[in-house]
Amino acid sequence: MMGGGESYAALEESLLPEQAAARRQWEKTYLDVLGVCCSAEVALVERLLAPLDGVRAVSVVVPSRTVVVEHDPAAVSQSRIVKVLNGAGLEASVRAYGSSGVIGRWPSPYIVACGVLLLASSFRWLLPPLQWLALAAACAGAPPMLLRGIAAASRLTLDINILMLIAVAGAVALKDYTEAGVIVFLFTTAEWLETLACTKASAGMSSLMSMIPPKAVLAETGDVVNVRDIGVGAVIAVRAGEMVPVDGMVVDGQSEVDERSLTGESYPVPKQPHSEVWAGTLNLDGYIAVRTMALAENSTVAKMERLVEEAQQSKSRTQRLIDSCAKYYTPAVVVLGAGVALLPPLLGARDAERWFRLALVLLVSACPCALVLSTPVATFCALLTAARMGVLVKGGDVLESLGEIKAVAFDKTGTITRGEFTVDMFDVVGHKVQMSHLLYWISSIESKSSHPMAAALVEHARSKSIEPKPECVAEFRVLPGEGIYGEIDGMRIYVGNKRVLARGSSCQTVPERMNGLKGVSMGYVICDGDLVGVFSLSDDCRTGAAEAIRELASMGISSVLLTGDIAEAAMHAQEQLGGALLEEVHSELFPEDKVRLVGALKARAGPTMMVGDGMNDAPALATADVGVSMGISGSAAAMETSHATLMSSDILRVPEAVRLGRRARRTIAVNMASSVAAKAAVLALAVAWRPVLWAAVLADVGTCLLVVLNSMLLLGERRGRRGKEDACRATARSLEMRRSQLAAVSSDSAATKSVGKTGGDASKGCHCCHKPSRSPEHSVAIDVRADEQREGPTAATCAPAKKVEVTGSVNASVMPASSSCVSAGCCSP
Ligand SMILES: Nc1ncnc2c1ncn2[C@@H]1O[C@H](COP(=O)(O)OP(=O)(O)OP(=O)(O)O)[C@@H](O)[C@H]1O
Ligand SMILES: [Mg+2]
Ligand SMILES: [Zn+2]
Repeated sequence: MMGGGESYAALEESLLPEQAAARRQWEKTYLDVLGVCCSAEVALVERLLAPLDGVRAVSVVVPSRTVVVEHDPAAVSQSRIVKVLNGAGLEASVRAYGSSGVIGRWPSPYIVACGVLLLASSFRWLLPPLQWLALAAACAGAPPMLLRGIAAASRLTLDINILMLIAVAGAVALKDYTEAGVIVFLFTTAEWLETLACTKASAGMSSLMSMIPPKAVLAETGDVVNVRDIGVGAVIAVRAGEMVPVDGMVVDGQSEVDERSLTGESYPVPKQPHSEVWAGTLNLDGYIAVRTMALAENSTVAKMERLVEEAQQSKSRTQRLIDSCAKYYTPAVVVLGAGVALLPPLLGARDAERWFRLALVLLVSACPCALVLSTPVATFCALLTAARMGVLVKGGDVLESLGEIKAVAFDKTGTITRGEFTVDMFDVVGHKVQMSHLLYWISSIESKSSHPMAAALVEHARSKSIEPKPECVAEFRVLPGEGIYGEIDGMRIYVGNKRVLARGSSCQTVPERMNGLKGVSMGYVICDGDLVGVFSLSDDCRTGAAEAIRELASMGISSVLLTGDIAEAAMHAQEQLGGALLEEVHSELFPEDKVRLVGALKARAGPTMMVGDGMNDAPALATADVGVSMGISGSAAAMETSHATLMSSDILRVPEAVRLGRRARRTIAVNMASSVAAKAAVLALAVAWRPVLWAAVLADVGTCLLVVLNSMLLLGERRGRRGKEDACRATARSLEMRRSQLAAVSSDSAATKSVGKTGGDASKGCHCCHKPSRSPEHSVAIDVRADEQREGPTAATCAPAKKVEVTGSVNASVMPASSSCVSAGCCSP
């Protein structure tokens, strides 16, 4: 194993200019270091490696016993690093590319020898000299402890190995050889078991990372090249059964791709020309040619890896507290131990041996191992579980906050709704421009916008055989909460909601035919001060949105809706949600209004989560205690500022993530309580009855093991009362899949763009029950407030404040039956 294979994470080279100038080739090497157990060893590893020339950064991931070293292989090789670590008895080895991490499945020869000798010594009642075998057992098992202990001591760190060695020496001094042997055996065996337990966790970690193939095939020449050498815009070939090596867009071919590595959902996603594909996803069938859109190191999966890695290293509040205590705690107890051993005999106490034993018990119990492990292992396992279900949580702090959430603010477009708009109406106003011109202008300008509406408008123009020309747009600006502005062919054009009407045009009368439209988002096009076009767009709620809100409510978490869209569109979404209770609905918000409302929610309800996808959500995401962005489909700004990211579009992950956060908090609390309780019990026993050294060791290593195992429960399947619902959700999800497949096919053939509406028919396949999703006595108070505080020109365009009461039964009748069942998830499988 040692030196075998290459380090796999050399993906990421230095990007900092000063280092680039130094002309060093930084590489990351992942090492399995079995000897890492406590935070004491973290300091040891850092002190060992940091002084080496050519080592830039060292990070230690305790739970998976991984050390990540960023180094210059020319100055310091992998084998040198391994040698340095092994010199201190840390049992290090380089992890090979794609290996599952820790491999120490069998107990080391030291443990075996120790155990066998100890067993043999237990026959000393037959043959008294056999008792010396117990001493031999202690000696046989001790070398790894000794090496580590010496390495720690020589660097003036006090670690568990030293404490244990003191205990062993003490037992030998008391001529209690069996006790010495038992201590060594218990300690080494527990360490081995812990390592075994950690194997599962680290296997999960490496399956998350290093999914990207190191080589790719150029489509034109068939050359095999290193993914690191592929530039943006190259076309690469991906055959069936291969991983996509770089993020890109399909230019040729058709296939289905499994995106589980990114989204946590394993079902095939159809891809055809113009679809985006992501590195690390699996091409299931069919050949596709992909034009790369990012360098390998900037691909989404590489960013994800970096985040997961950083998340493991970032410490949570609880952990920082424990670490800062542990620093004083251990030395303090050593002083105390010395005091207990020496003072009473000096003061004339008779039972010196008892006091000495008591001091040893105190020393062993002083090891904060279990307490120190209680948070990071649980955090690590929870982060891993989150990542597996498609939620990228940026650190243990966020995880802890997730468990505290009391209120959730949802953005509408792209979060509660799909963000896949259908153009219901598109009309020219007046005689200033022709339809084809208008479409050309709008699609060209909109192709520069990342707003979900933009995609629909561009698609609409394409369906009328008009190709957008973004290169002809001279100036482009996003008007937050309003729309966009662009200059094309010398024309100054605004596209957006009625606020741009106030801004860009002198005439503010809306054409007659616009007034009849309900529940849709209205758009206006202003060209050089004149209203030249109107359009309306509609969007449907995501599958699972209603269930997510209902589930949050069942957990005592209230949900509110914040949208930049108009009140009618917000109402439409509320109606589609059926029985799911939204406590408040705020519409026509500017980005800063969202920030204000999230702040108000925090003050009123407590810890608040904000879920959003758009650029306009970014400030609010940052303000919330936990900002959750809608992963790949959302904007980059939202992803950057958020604390967590949903890699799939499955909104049900929100309550799941909160549940996971709560479980993690509970696990940490149990871990901490049990580790403190075990020590307290042993000490109480020692003081009240008799200081039993091996019991103290057992309590120490036992709780360590218990803490690890308890934390690993977080890796398991989500528990709860959801078996049946899960099956139903799977049906709903596959229906949604079918539906988006249909949408993709029909938009491809440039057929009518009303798929969003008729596509709902696909959900007729759901054999739903007809039970009402909510009892009628509940009622929803919707506070439709067009922002009261606003002043200035836009105020005139805002709708007056009104309060609407919508009862559950009314909602049920408004809902089209099929979609209500799918979104409510009430059907039986
Ligand atoms: N690119 C665009 N093209 C046309 N209209 C736009 C565009 N961007 C924004 N708008 C208009 O401005 C309004 C507000 O946009 P904003 O991004 O603040 O909110 P939103 O994304 O629609 O809603 P939500 O806040 O629920 O996500 C939109 O509802 C839309 O009418
Ligand atoms: Mg949005
Ligand atoms: Zn310990």
